[in-house]
Amino acid sequence: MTSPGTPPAAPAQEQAPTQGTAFSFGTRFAAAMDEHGPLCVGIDPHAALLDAWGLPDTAAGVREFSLRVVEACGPHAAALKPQAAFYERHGSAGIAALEDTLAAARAAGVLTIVDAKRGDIGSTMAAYADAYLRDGSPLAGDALTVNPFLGLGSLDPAAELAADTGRGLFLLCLTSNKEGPDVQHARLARHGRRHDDPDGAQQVTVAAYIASYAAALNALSSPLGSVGLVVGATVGDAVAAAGVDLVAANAPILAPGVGAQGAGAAELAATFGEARGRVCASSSRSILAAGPDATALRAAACAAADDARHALRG
Ligand SMILES: O=C(O)c1cc(=O)[nH]c(=O)n1[C@@H]1O[C@H](COP(=O)(O)O)[C@@H](O)[C@H]1O
Repeated sequence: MTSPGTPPAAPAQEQAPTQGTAFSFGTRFAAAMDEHGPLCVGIDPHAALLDAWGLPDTAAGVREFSLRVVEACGPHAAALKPQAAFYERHGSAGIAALEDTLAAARAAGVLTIVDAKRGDIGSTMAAYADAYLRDGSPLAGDALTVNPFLGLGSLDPAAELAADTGRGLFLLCLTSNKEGPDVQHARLARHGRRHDDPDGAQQVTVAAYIASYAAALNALSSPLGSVGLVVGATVGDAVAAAGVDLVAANAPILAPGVGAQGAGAAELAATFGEARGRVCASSSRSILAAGPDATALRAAACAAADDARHALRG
């Protein structure tokens, strides 16, 4: 199992983080995908799922649901991704349940991506980073999903703290929902800039601009940078249509939309081209629906990991 204490040998050119884990998130995530298959199991304790599992729609129910998923699926996935909204809806006790979920995953040596999709002006982003990316914070996982809508520079405090503590980010880039292209395929205005085109001459899409931020921060990392991208498995030909260079991004790619949103092995294989070795398929409801029986839940995670491995690495 890949935990902060047992990663593979780090490549020579990679800088060790100054505190916390000894290896970068990208290195640990790449090792976890190699070991368990490129699957992330989302922990989304929907009210309907709690009901199906015979659990109450309360913080206690959410906590019990989550701990069972950690135990059954943790050993069979590259990462677990608790979705913060399902905890937040139960107030402070729900947040405590998220903390307990992260602690259980940490104790089991399973990587976690906290799916909170945070984004704000830089000074506030620093506080979000402190909550989700600081050593010792009870809400810190191994990575955090972030929303770049306030501009890429606004994410710098999170990128800096993540790099310092061996954690990672996943930037929303081409999301799995049908409304995403309205914003993500838009071309930058004349004054828009991307990191490798400071004069803005190319007028790239918003998604390509986001990917170029990851590329700049991941440039020296091997085997994989720690600034990841979210690209839905449902996006069809959007990677090419939006001019997103996933290979140059050198980023771990989180691909939600597998299962309940309709994408499967064929979509995974078709969407990511030469970057598919860096992709981690992400499913929540389609795996969680196999519970509450632990054996069935485990079997669903293993089958999904096998499918993802064949689609992305076969
Ligand atoms: O960041 C995400 O994880 C995410 C990005 C995206 O583009 N689409 C997307 O569905 N997600 C999340 O992935 C999960 C999908 O759940 P299922 O549709 O049940 O597999 C939810 O928690 C979403 O919030």
